[in-house]
Amino acid sequence: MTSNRAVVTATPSFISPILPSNFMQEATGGDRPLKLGILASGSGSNFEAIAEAIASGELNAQIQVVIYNNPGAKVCDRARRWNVPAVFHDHRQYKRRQLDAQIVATLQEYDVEWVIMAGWMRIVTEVLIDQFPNRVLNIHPSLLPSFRGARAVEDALQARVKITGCTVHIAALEVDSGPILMQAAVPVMPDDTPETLHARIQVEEHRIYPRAIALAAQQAKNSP
Ligand SMILES: Nc1nc2c(c(=O)[nH]1)N[C@@H](CN(C=O)c1ccc(C(=O)N[C@@H](CCC(=O)O)C(=O)O)cc1)CN2
Ligand SMILES: NCC(=O)N[C@@H]1O[C@H](COP(=O)([O-])[O-])[C@@H](O)[C@H]1O
Repeated sequence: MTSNRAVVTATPSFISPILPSNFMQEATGGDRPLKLGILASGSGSNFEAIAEAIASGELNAQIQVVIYNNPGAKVCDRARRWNVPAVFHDHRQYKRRQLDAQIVATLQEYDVEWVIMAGWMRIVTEVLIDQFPNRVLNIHPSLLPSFRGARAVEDALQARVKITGCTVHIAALEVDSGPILMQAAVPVMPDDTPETLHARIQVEEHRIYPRAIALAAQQAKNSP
């Protein structure tokens, strides 16, 4: 089975008020950067928000690799601009666990410690989760446990809720059910479309994801 690997390298929120102002520096150990692997299927705006948080010094981390599963995914262009290696694994070429085994091999090749799903639209299995226990994070465009699944924004509109938002959680085998790290709420406007509501949610996603990564690292550091 040939892997459709394409390695591309080239050139370049709702924090809880109880956290101290220097939380981000403290949270990420203040010293050795976190080694992140990003899984993304599409646009990659959350990848870019994390890259920007690192560049600004808000998050003490480095992105070792971006893994994507759709040919032509815009995240690949964004990775190139940020000088981050991007590796393509075509999910259509593998069964679910085989895909995860390919992903694990790439993550290990790039010395990744934290797996950041950022618009990763494939359900992952124990093949990946067991290799990174409590270190696979996901961002979801609703206030979990409401509106689990791949159509959370549309489902919120259909339910006519007045408030929705986004959630960063630790991924568990059961989809969108792992421990919640951080959430942010946004209003639903009467004339919202899925696009306008998603755009409002993504402003908050980009704000909280870097902070949630730092929080997860702090919690892991404090609980041996
Ligand atoms: N084991 C887990 N895997 C994933 C989780 C998780 O919490 N546990 N989060 C999802 C992200 N996600 C919602 O946040 C999500 C993504 C995709 C799907 C889904 O039904 N995917 C289909 C394929 C859809 C497609 O390719 O367009 C599938 O995998 O068969 C549900 C939820 C990421 N993975
Ligand atoms: N169920 C998973 C899901 O819907 N995830 C969502 O995909 C988008 C990816 O955007 P991005 O590619 O611009 O980061 C994000 O809004 C994320 O919450």
